[in-house]
Amino acid sequence: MEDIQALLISSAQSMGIEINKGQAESFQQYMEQLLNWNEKMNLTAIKEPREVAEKHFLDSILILKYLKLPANAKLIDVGTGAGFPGVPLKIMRPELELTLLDGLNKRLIFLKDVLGHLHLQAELVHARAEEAGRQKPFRGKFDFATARAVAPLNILCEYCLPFLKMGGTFVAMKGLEPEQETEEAKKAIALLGCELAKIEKFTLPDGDRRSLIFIRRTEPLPDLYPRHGAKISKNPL
Ligand SMILES: C[S@@+](CC[C@H](N)C(=O)[O-])C[C@H]1O[C@@H](n2cnc3c(N)ncnc32)[C@H](O)[C@@H]1O
Repeated sequence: MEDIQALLISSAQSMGIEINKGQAESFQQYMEQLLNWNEKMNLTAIKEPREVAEKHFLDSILILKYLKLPANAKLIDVGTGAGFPGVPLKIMRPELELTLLDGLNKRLIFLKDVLGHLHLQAELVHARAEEAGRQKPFRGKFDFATARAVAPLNILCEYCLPFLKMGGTFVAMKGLEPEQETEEAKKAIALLGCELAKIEKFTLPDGDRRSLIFIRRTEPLPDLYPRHGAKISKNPL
């Protein structure tokens, strides 16, 4: 079997990220659990270890190349699914105060098991993002929010931006051409008291092209938002 730890260490290094031996071991354990649980529960369509390493783990941690995460930063991963990008970020930065949120409880049951095995702590929240975004413990409480493969950006902004403190940053992980989605989300970003900070693009070692859209809170969030779920998707801002 391919040495996944060595592969991960070298492909991360080629992208400018250092993974130490302990972190590589954690990634290997995470992968084994993911693939075992995936036989009983639909967690990921990616089943080859090399692809899990690159398309899930490496993709998730590449955020660190473009974003300084101060010690004890509070980060919420919205629609985390099987833990991406939140759990790989926690493996790389154990001091991160991580919240993993998903509307599907079975994903959180998997994540509880993974975090236990990896001796990592995170808050697990079973809720729709737009509901949690109206609740006191979550609204305006985070330095960072992340989301990958959850919704188009105009909808995603109403899910994720309510979690940000003033000055906080949302990182939306997107595909090859984020420009049109970003254009369509401009109104939502402004109405939610935020502004587009930057877009970064990179190519994974297997040739997949990805982008990161950074959006920062510059104004308070109006009371009106987030609206209820059906309104958000039927009538995006
Ligand atoms: C395609 S999966 C992506 C999971 C993970 N972020 C990844 O990149 O592999 C989308 C996830 O978002 C969750 N989700 C979608 N809309 C949501 C919402 N409004 N609130 C909370 N979770 C949501 C789904 O339950 C699912 O687990």
